[in-house]
Amino acid sequence: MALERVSMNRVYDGVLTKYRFKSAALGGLMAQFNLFIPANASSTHKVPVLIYLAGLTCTEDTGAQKGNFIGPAAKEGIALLFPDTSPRGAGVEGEDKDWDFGVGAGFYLNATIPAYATHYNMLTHVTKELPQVIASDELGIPIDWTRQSIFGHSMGGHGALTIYLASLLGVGDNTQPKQYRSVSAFAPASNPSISPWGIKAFTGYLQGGAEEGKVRYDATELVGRCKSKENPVHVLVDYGSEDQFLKGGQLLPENFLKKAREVGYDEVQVRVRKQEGYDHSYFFISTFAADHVHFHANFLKA
Ligand SMILES: N[C@@H](CCC(=O)N[C@@H](CSC=O)C(=O)NCC(=O)O)C(=O)O
Repeated sequence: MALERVSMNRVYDGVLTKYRFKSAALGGLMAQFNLFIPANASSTHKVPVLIYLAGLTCTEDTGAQKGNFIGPAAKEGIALLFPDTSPRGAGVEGEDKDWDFGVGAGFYLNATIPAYATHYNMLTHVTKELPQVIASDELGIPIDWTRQSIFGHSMGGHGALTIYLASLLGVGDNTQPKQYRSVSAFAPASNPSISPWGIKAFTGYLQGGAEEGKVRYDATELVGRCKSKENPVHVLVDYGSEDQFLKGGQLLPENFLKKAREVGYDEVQVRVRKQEGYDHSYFFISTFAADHVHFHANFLKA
């Protein structure tokens, strides 16, 4: 399916383009995404790509417009890919009733409950379909897909961590082994199989409920299956001390950190930072955006 350009904006000497295409992973629905290509990219100089997964209620525009990522990525010569957060237009009864489930809340998993299984496959969409569709497009978009990293916020932080760790462990069939060089997250939902958001999502999307989610889509559980000597990782997590969802027990980053240390990951491999006074908003994200882009650049440009 050829990509259709929806809009183009020049930004930091590069170009941000919104595309849409008929997504097989999302049951034939039209999917949109934003892609930033830095000025230094060309057919003879393909650039690495950093994928940003946004959170609940967001679209492909939220991170692109509010994240403050493009300037640092332009400086580093890194492309940025901004997928949407769910299929749109599936018409599943109740999919738009709650802001934390259904539309805008795809949880970066592949649904197994029949009502959602046709369309709610954001895992395949992000890890397989988007790289394939962009790489094969006749436009000749100059990205080097052997150099990918991934990051995200909240539900998107959950998505980034679980996609990265599952790829590292070879869990599930949606990613190439070690498809990503590094992962980072802002206020990630780190232990969703025991948090309200995660239990609601896993119960609503997965036939096996929270138990199925625990095995495949829980960063704390996945990092607990890693062996630090066999699975070297590059992980950066930031969260705000005043984050209302942290206080509400939705994020549980302390569980992820505890498990990572238990399996032998030190501060260098798994860095988790509590940022005093910050909340869950894009004001927090944009403050530390450059840190995250430069963190990934260390590995994407190595
Ligand atoms: N509508 C909700 C608040 C929803 C919210 O805060 N969404 C976050 C992500 S939460 C987990 O993924 C977000 O990124 N919002 C977009 C933004 O621009 O801030 C409510 O009423 O509480």
